[in-house]
Amino acid sequence: MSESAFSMTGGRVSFDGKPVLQGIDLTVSSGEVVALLGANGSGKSTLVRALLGLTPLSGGRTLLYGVPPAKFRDWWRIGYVPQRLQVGGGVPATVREVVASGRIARQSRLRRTSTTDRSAVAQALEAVRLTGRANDPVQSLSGGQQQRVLIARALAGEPDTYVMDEPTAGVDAETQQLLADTLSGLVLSGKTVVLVAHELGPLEPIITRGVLIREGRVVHDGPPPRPEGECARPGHDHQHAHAVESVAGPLTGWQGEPR
Ligand SMILES: Nc1ncnc2c1ncn2[C@@H]1O[C@H](COP(=O)(O)OP(=O)(O)OP(=O)(O)O)[C@@H](O)[C@H]1O
Repeated sequence: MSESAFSMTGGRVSFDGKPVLQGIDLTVSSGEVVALLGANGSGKSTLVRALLGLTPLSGGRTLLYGVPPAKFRDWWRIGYVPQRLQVGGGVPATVREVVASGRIARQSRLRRTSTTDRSAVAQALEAVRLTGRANDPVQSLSGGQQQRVLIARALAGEPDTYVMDEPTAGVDAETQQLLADTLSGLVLSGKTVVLVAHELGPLEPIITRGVLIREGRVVHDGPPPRPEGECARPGHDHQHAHAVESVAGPLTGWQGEPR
């Protein structure tokens, strides 16, 4: 059996007494590419943060590579791309510095930055086409470019598992394709990916599993949904799983509010 990157059982989170995750069971095995889908406010980001131990559970349990988050030490194995860039305290940081921070979990306190570190940072910058902006303050970049910096930071750490919260939000079509191509290569090399998305777009071909969250519960876990337009295309034969889904209806409204 393959190793589980994440394993949550009966996961519950409440904010100010309001339940946001209401008993989530979710195991992600190595090599899977899982899309977390659902309407605004359904609990996707909270689930991602709870899987990483950033938001504590009020019930149930969750494991990272078989270990509770509080005891997990191999943080280099996880590359997290949050929804937005947060460079604390207004400290000016260059694009290269932010990307290089993705190597920290791999570095020992006794070892200085090595050639391997520098090369991983250079490759990550190139992968998101930001080499030319490496010395610019990150705050001077557009929102979409800052998103690319966050992706590069995760890539630089060369983790086993990527966790990306809406990596394509506010990112132009060309960059979405760039991300899809980059992720395809990582997936081929056996990496695990969990990502939150509203629209899969160019990422759709690499997704192996779609998990639909509604009001803090998993209401579908299985084949990823196909874009609605695809079924209207001439020659599209309903061989894939959503022919069943349209009967059961679990994916109704997955791109937006439940209908
Ligand atoms: N730190 C917090 N404190 C209080 N409430 C929170 C907090 N984080 C999230 N929530 C609430 O939990 C619910 C789920 O939020 P979450 O961000 O997980 O949803 P989401 O599915 O990721 O939404 P979106 O698609 O808009 O990003 C929302 O009602 C939100 O207001």
